[in-house]
Order: sequence, then structure tokens, then C-alpha cells
Amino acid sequence: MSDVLQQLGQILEQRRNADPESSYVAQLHHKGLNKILEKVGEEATETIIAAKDAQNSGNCDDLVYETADLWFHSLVALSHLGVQPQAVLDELSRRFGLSGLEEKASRK
Ligand SMILES: N=c1c2ncn([C@@H]3O[C@H](COP(=O)(O)OP(=O)(O)OP(=O)(O)O)[C@@H](O)[C@H]3O)c2ncn1[C@@H]1O[C@H](COP(=O)(O)O)[C@@H](O)[C@H]1O
Repeated sequence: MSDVLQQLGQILEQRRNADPESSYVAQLHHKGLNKILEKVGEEATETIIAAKDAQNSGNCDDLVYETADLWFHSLVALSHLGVQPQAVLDELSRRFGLSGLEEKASRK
């Protein structure tokens, strides 16, 4: 699973210097952090709506699709700030074995 995130992270890095005419990710980097964060917010809202719809309909297809959009735009935001997906995976790994309460106590 993390191979996918690592590969996508590499593509997003390459797109930082790509032509915005030919790449959606390069367009986002070119427009800047505020535009990227606007997309993260939009996709978070669409994910919430899809989750509520899935609860009612029992069909989770749209939820999976919107969550992929949310993860993707979150990764673009990280990349824009020079953070690799591995840093998030490392943080999740650090939390293995901690209870939720222990994790909360470990926060800065
Ligand atoms: N995983 C994705 C991915 N997921 C979603 N999207 C794009 O994210 C956008 C989702 O935004 P919306 O649903 O709001 O659709 P929209 O109306 O087109 O968006 P806006 O014009 O409002 O910004 C769509 O344009 C999708 O195509 C993605 N675009 C790219 N990737 C990956 O990034 C790689 C590099 O992409 P390019 O930079 O375009 O080559 C691709 O090969 C993929 O692996």
C-alpha cells in the first residue's frame, strides 16, 4: 500500500517544476498553497457528503472515490510544503502499540 503513496509522492515532486499547461498537479503548485488548501477543503466536504449518502444507500463507491480525491489533494499540499508521504506513514507507524490515550499524552 505504501508503495502507491511513495510512487505518487515522487510524481507530485516531479510536477513541482512541470508545465502547468500539461499537468493538473503543476497547475495546483503554480496557483499556490491557498488554492491547494481550498481543494482539500472541497474534497473533505464531498467526502463527508458521500459518507452520509453511503450510510443511507449502503453503496460506498462514491465514498471511496471522494476519499481518494481527498488523500490526493492532501498529498499535493504536503508536497507543496516539501513533506514526503513517508513522513505521515512514519507518524502512523509511531502510533502502533500506543493506546489512543497514550498517543494523546505523547502530543507536543
Ligand atoms: N490521483 C490523481 C488525481 N485525483 C484527482 N485528480 C484531479 O483532481 C481534480 C478533482 O477536482 P474536482 O473534483 O473538483 O474536479 P474539477 O472541477 O476538475 O477541479 P477544479 O477545476 O475545480 O480544480 C480533477 O481534476 C481530477 O482529475 C487527480 N489528478 C492527478 N492524480 C495523480 O497525479 C498524477 C499527475 O497528474 P498530472 O499532474 O495531471 O499529470 C496522475 O498521473 C495521477 O496519478
